[in-house]
Amino acid sequence: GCLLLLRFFVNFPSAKQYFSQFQDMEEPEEMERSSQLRHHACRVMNALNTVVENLHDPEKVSSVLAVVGRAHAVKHKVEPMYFKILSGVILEVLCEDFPEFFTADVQLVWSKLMATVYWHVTGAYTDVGWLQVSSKQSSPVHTIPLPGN
Ligand code: HEM
Repeated sequence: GCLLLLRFFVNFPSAKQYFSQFQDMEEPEEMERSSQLRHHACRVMNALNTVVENLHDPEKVSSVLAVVGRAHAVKHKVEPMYFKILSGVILEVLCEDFPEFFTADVQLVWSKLMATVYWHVTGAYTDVGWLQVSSKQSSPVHTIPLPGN
């Protein structure tokens, strides 16, 4: 979790603006020591773990992610595009760190998983009036183009 978030904040420094403790930090080593970063890493991984463990239960998946989306929209006021960016970073790091496990099929299902996360999270943003409702957003995006497609 920490490695994912470190990559995210190093490559997309504007995402640090939401975190009072390390928004002005530049050095990854310093950021890594931030309890706020480590805490958020645990929260992200726990939420993803709950989603994976409940893939058989769509209502649970949607309620967990609705809570996440609502908190980020209303409480933390995070621009929703950062969820898409973080999804890309998660896929990138998992592919790099587990090359033997992350075959093309596994990459595809993880892309679908992260697209589902994004769809539910942005659905919550729409519900609280942040995003415009668009007919193109009426169903989950089931595939994210892989490099080369
Ligand atoms: C899959 C993606 C993510 C998950 C599962 C996730 C999960 C969580 C959870 C469970 C919390 C605690 C909720 C609460 O305060 O009620 C939280 C807090 C927070 N999240 Fe996220 N998050 C994600 C992505 C992001 C992104 C992309 C940003 C901003 C760039 C962000 C910024 C924050 C901030 C600022 C807090 C409050 C931190 C604090 O109070 O110390 N999150 N996140």
